[in-house]
Amino acid sequence: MTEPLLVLEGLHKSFGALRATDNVSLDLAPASIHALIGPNGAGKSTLIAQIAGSLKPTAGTVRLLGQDITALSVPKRAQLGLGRTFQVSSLAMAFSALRNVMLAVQARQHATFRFWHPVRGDRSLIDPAMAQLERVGLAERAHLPVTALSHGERRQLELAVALALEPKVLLLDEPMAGLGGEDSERMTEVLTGLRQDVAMLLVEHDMDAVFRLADRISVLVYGRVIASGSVEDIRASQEVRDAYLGE
Ligand SMILES: Nc1ncnc2c1ncn2[C@@H]1O[C@H](COP(=O)(O)OP(=O)(O)OP(=O)(O)O)[C@@H](O)[C@H]1O
Repeated sequence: MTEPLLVLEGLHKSFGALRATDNVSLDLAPASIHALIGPNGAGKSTLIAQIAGSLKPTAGTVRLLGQDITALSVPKRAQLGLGRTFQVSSLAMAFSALRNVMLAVQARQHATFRFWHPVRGDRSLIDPAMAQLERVGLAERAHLPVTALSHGERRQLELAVALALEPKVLLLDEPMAGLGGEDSERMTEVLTGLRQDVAMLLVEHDMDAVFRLADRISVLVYGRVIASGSVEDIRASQEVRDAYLGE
């Protein structure tokens, strides 16, 4: 059996009396998408923050590629292959799409941070940055400033920026949020294409996208995983319907 890339074991996070994460164990297999669904306030963002390292669990462990990373910093986790995208845009708006990805490539290469220095001529940044833009379907928009991109294209660009750090595991926090039908269709296609190279833990409210993308789904309610299984298992589960799907 292939080893999972990411393993959560008995994760707990309390805020005072509130158990935002309650004994969560789950794993992410290579070349797969594991979706995390649940009602507002179920603890999805809290869980993602503990995996990414911005929030310290009260108890439990997070393992990445076999290594216990529970006590490691956010940058150290990123170096080891953990990537993430954010709900709130973190793009440099005045720069071109290409320049945004080049900055991420540069960070990955541990070069001196030449933020204000023109890097336009540097092929060692341009080529890998263009490759990431191609992966997300934005190559033809590379030279436009972020302000000229549609909301959907900005989400694709955020993904390219995350990919420039060459993650093995990607945490996606609501990649479909605010996207219309056509844009969310495009994002679904992009994520499908990435799956072979980057395993993804996907937090998403758009159930059509979840059902199309996920190899596995875990349902979080009041911080607890109440069900975990294939799309078919989750669709068929009465407990999930009662707690979340509202059917
Ligand atoms: N820093 C904090 N201090 C206190 N309580 C918090 C903190 N962060 C989150 N919570 C609480 O923890 C619970 C889980 O919140 P969380 O944001 O993780 O849920 P979520 O599933 O991501 O919700 P949504 O789908 O609305 O984004 C909520 O009851 C929230 O109020």
